[in-house]
Amino acid sequence: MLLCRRTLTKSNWVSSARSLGLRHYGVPPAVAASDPRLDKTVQVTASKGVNIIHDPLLSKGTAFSLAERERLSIRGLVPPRCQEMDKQLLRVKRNLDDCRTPLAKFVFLSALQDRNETLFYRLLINHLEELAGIIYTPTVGLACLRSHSIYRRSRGMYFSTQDRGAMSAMVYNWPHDEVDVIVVTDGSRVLGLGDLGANGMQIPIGKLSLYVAAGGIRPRAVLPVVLDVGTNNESLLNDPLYLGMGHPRIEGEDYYSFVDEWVTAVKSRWPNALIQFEDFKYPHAYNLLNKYRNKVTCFNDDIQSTSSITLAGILAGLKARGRKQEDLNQERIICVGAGSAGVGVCEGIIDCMVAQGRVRSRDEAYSRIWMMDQHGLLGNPALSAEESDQTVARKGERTQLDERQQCYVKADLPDRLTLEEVVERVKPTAILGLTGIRGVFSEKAIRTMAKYEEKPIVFPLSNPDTHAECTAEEAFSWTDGRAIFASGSPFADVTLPNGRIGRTNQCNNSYSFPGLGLGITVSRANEVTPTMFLETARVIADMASPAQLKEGTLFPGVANLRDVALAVGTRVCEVAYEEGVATAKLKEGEMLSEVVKNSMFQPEYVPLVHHSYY
Ligand SMILES: NC(=O)C1=CN([C@@H]2O[C@H](COP(=O)(O)OP(=O)(O)OC[C@H]3O[C@@H](n4cnc5c(N)ncnc54)[C@H](O)[C@@H]3O)[C@@H](O)[C@H]2O)C=CC1
Ligand SMILES: CC(=O)C(=O)O
Ligand SMILES: [Mg+2]
Repeated sequence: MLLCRRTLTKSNWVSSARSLGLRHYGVPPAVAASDPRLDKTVQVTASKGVNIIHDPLLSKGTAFSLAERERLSIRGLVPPRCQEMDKQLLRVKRNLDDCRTPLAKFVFLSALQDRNETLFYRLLINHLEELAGIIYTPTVGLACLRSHSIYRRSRGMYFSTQDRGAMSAMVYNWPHDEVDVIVVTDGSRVLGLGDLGANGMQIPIGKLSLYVAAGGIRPRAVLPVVLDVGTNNESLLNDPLYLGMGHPRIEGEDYYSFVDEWVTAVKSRWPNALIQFEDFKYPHAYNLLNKYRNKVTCFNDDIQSTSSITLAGILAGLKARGRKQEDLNQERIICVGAGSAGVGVCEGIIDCMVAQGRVRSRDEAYSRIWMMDQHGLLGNPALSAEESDQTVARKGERTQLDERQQCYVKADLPDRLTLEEVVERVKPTAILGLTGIRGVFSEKAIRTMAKYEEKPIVFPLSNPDTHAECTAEEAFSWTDGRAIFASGSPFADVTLPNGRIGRTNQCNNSYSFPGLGLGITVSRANEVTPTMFLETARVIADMASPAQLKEGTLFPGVANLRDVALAVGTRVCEVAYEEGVATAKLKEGEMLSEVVKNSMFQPEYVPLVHHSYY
């Protein structure tokens, strides 16, 4: 990867490719090479004619020059006027703006991505704030729900229960040798929308679009994957248009051996690729992470990169209150939601308290967090029996807490207290929502919190926006405009009754995973370490200026995700070298920040050259 932006001649490409261990299967890759005749970086490809026009990685639509049309045998196959990217951008933006609904915009952008990725990414980068809400949360949630109805064209790879025994061969059906990042889901918990089976494919596609647009990973080096192990979603199973396997989810050993076959297959073809596990339900998410974290380069987005950005939000929130980041151990945090994201986020907070050295033990750090699930507080059942509270009886059975959740059980409080009861007793300074359930933050709970804390941190983090634990308006209204607010999906700023603006922030792992992937890819880290997530949080927490913090802005806006990814990527890369997990060799005198910056993909048309050798 360190070599990939270097200008390569054809001959040194081959030797570099060999030294990088790259091999060719099927259709060989187009590569960047320097062509002495053009004295400019060119892309050499074995494709020709109409295949070029229909290849989204190579197509330029109307922007092929006359010489190129001649060279590539496409003369006459596109309209005569050569129109450069600026005009194309005008056209696509106008057409996009004509789409009436967010879902129509999503379909339009998918179609653009399928015909011309360079133009798609230029448009996306130019309008990141506006379009992230379409290709990513919240609209991607709607697209997942409707995926089987709006299906147009395949993107990514599906591995289903009918593919057992064939996966090692199937991976060679993918047309690219170079894969840097794979985002894989089994669709079992898509955002807060539950089990959406194979419809979950839109999530890896959306995440990887941000990997490219923000993290600068090359479009040809990303691979979205769905592991279709069935679905328990009855309405999908009964829908004749559903495109996934029509049986209930496989579970237990059957499930884990299926995933294992996939991991083995992927690593056999792309040993250096980073695997991001995405939207796997609890406890599969943790079980898979623990099984593979020391064997392959991987992380779980919902557990780990969510923890980075949420920790960053809390640390920045402390500064917004005029406190120091090291005061984290003084916080009293309620985390509503004890699943992958809730437990993952809290582990990140605990790691940070321990790293800051302001708690005597990990147990002391646990004592600063009160965790709740759908049955209420994780507390002491013996005490709830004494209180004989009616609400306790109402809440149904709770399955056995596992060892990760057990750490948060509060021996001094009755089990299953309601949120309002916990808030009254704990007087929290911060509340995090990771439940996937709209309205879990009640007015009473937030108003009570605001009685005790001047600037309460209120983070309804569930996605999409329709599943947020409260809205921005609610949070500001219930705290008399004093909340420090961040949500998983975007909410508009709120005009408060006194004319002041209640600033909203988006606290989403889209701030952390692109930079993590960039740093891991550039360093070719063979392990993703806990320090990388902690440092990601530190980098992001320090990005807002004092003036921004004062008015409640915690992070740079989504429009700046590329800058965030560069800063995070550089630090993650440094950590990889510091911790000895980087395998890419640095050249003498090379500045890491420059290497990372120069490795980032820029959506620009480069001259295309046909060469049958490739
Ligand atoms: N902002 C971000 O970057 C991210 C947000 N999330 C969001 O977090 C949510 C949860 O994700 P996971 O933890 O993976 O799901 P999960 O299914 O593993 O966990 C959900 C948890 O919420 C609890 N819960 C459900 N209803 C509740 C209620 N009424 N009151 C209190 N607790 C309740 C469940 O008992 C469970 O512990 C999703 O909506 C997802 O979109 C997840 C990852 C990143
Ligand atoms: C953002 C994300 O990863 C989620 O909601 O699952
Ligand atoms: Mg997710």
